[in-house]
Amino acid sequence: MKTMQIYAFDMNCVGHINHGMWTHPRDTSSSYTDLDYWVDFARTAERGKLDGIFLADIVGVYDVYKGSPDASIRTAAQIPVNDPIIPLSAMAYATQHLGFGVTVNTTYEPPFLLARRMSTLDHLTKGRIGWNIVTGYLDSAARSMGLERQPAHDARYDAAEEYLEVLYKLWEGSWDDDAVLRDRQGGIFADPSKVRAVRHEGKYYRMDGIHLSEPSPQRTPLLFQAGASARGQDFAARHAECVFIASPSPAGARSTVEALRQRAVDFGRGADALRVLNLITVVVGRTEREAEDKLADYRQHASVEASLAHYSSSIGVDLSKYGMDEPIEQRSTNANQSALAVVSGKAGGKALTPRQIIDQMVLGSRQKPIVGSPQQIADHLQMWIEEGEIDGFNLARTVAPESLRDFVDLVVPVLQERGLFKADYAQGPLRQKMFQRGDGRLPDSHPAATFRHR
Ligand SMILES: Cc1cc2nc3c(=O)[nH]c(=O)nc-3n(C[C@H](O)[C@H](O)[C@H](O)COP(=O)(O)O)c2cc1C
Repeated sequence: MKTMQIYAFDMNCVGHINHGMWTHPRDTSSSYTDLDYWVDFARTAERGKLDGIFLADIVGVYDVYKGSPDASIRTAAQIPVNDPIIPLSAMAYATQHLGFGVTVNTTYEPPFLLARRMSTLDHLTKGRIGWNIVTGYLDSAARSMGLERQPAHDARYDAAEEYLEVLYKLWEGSWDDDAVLRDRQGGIFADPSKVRAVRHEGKYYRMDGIHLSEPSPQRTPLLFQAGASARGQDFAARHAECVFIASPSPAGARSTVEALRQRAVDFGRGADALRVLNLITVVVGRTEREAEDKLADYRQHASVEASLAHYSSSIGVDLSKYGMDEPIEQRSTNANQSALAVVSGKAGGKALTPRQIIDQMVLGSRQKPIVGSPQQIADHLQMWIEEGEIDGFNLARTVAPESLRDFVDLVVPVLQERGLFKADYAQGPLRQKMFQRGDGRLPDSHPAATFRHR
């Protein structure tokens, strides 16, 4: 039986995915501006031997619903949202093994600056950094950056391909491994013949410069990605090492996983080059009854308004314009195409109505939570791993920090007893831990390896 990987999914904001939970009397997510909140979160995750923390991010506001950001602002639907990178070094300092996947958007920032930020984090965390590559789906973000609207869906991915090429050149090729000598007697810190400028002239980016950081433990951070459209999957299969999906069923997950692995094989990377984690929400009690009571309690705090605001911006369709029982038949927007395909029936099944979407929003999110005793939750996760052929989970929060503590204290020991989850951390950088092989650097079969200096 293979062991599963588990990440705690969060965001540097109050309302993340299960909207409205911040109004619960025991929820502390409105302390997200306090570093202690993040350090406590990281320590809890490491106490539970979780593989890492995965931080989402957006650089715009949800303003499609009713053509206004008011609903999002009122309900804290991912606004206010702080920078996800800043708390990481404190969390890393308070932990030893925990990995960190952090989301940074490629559309609005030159690759040169991102390259240095990631290298800095990889140094400071001793190789525990992963990057979730996103291209964005919000026109509000584009307007904030001085554009009229965001680039077209596939063009965003085209630009991101080139963005990665520039980064690979910087991370993998600018400095040789033996460039840094730290030779005090000779007075030579680094050998200039082993450091070179990256010169790039492409369709979207131009640059001529030396990477500012010396080689870090992983060089290229572990690469996460979550695109699910055909173009998104193509991008993921080419570049990602870990793909984050949000499948509602093991069968759906399985076909996504099979398609991704086949694409990775087509790109010469091998079926084992990818790990896939599914988004999951868990409500656990010491008994089934306690879990059901907890769900009923949490449910009173779920915000339908926040959820509709989030959903409308995700799919680029103003859900307030539809009657409660009117099917959402708009099949194309410039936002998240895979999420829209599910709602509009393009992915199979019938188009959903706003009422059906709201019914799905048990805890203010579009995902039904798994509810039960620790044994029932473990059974469920095991079934997902076996039938969905996934490698693990990204665990969304409900009432924070209670939901993570409950998972760590109640579910993790059962998974460990069954041999489904590690009893302790492996050594080495995050990439080495994830694949249980190598030294933390990208394998030669990854496209980045072609930019190494020979
Ligand atoms: C579970 C999950 C989490 C995501 N997290 C983020 C995020 O934090 N920031 C972001 O800009 N996009 C995020 N996305 C959006 C994806 O990066 C991508 O833009 C989206 O899935 C649309 O891709 P597609 O059009 O290829 O389907 C997430 C997507 C999924 C499925």
